[in-house]
Amino acid sequence: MISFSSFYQQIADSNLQHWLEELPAIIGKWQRSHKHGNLPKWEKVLNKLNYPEPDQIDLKDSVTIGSGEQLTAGQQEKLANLLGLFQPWRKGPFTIHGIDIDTEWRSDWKWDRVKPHISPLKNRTVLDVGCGSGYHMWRMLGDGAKRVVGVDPSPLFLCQFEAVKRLAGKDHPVHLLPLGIEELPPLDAFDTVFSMGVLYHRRSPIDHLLQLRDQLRTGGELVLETLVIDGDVNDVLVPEDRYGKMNNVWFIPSVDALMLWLKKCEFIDIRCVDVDTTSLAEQRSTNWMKNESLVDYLDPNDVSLTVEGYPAPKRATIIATKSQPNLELK
Ligand SMILES: Nc1ncnc2c1ncn2[C@@H]1O[C@H](C[S@+](CC[C@H]([NH3+])C(=O)[O-])CC(=O)[O-])[C@@H](O)[C@H]1O
Repeated sequence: MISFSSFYQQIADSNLQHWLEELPAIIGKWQRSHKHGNLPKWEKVLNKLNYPEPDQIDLKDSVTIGSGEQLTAGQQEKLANLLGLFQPWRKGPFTIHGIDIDTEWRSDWKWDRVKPHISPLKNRTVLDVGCGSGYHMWRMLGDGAKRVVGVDPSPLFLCQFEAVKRLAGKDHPVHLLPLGIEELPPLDAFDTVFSMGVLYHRRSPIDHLLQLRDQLRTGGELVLETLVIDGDVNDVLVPEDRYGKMNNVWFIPSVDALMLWLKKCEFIDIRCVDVDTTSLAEQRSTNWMKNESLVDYLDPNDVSLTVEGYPAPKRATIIATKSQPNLELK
């Protein structure tokens, strides 16, 4: 069974220690629930990942674990087969002992767009909300973060993260908890909070922004990346049914509307640093994710539209600062 005790120990004498009042009970409940059909199977695969401590690790420019020299071709093939059992691999890419996990998303391209604009992560305590497989968390660690905590309710992404973590060897200060953001108490503790690709999945986007704010210390930085539409401060798309075949998309605001929402939530220094239309090269099917991908979500006759006729995915990155301690908003 995946254990979270090392995380509890590591935060016991940190500014996250107050989380321990409720976290073990919430995680315990998650562990006892029987909803995660494939989890026991994936945990068996995790237990087979006993490989040598990697001879080198790069987290600065990529997520590369091991030079590839430590395993024979046969061992590499066996490891690739084990890692293949965690498909679909959506967020990456990872190179592990010479095996290239070519994921659906070039998450490194998103990192390249976001990173130049954020406060340096050196020695910061970071929360990545909706972290997926944890790709960006490794890059945050590579940029010097003191500790990186991710939350994501998907058991598959937890297992992908755990697989990479086991293969990375020593107990790196990076942790994924199988929780939704709404299950976190107001911790008022993180120096930087990332919410990338999550806001449009939330039914109540303002509450999402308040939950993110509640996790930051005063003066801490929010990095918000989400789908946007063109338009003015009053424009918000609420898809009637699906958006790009996704059935869990609720609100896609314009950049100006999003910045107004942040202002209403008492963030300051709010700035949009990047707007980017997702390319077919950034999100596509691969050998590690064989299902449909972006090309199947767009109108074959006009790739500026989704199959439902909405504007094709365009994403903005907005940075903002928490101005004051957690307060009840009027
Ligand atoms: N309530 C919730 N709380 C936290 N996470 C959630 C919740 N609901 C869904 N998620 C998780 O949010 C992630 C959204 S993907 C972004 C991944 C990464 N951040 C990226 O920017 O590439 C979207 C995309 O494909 O861009 C998924 O991993 C969900 O399980």
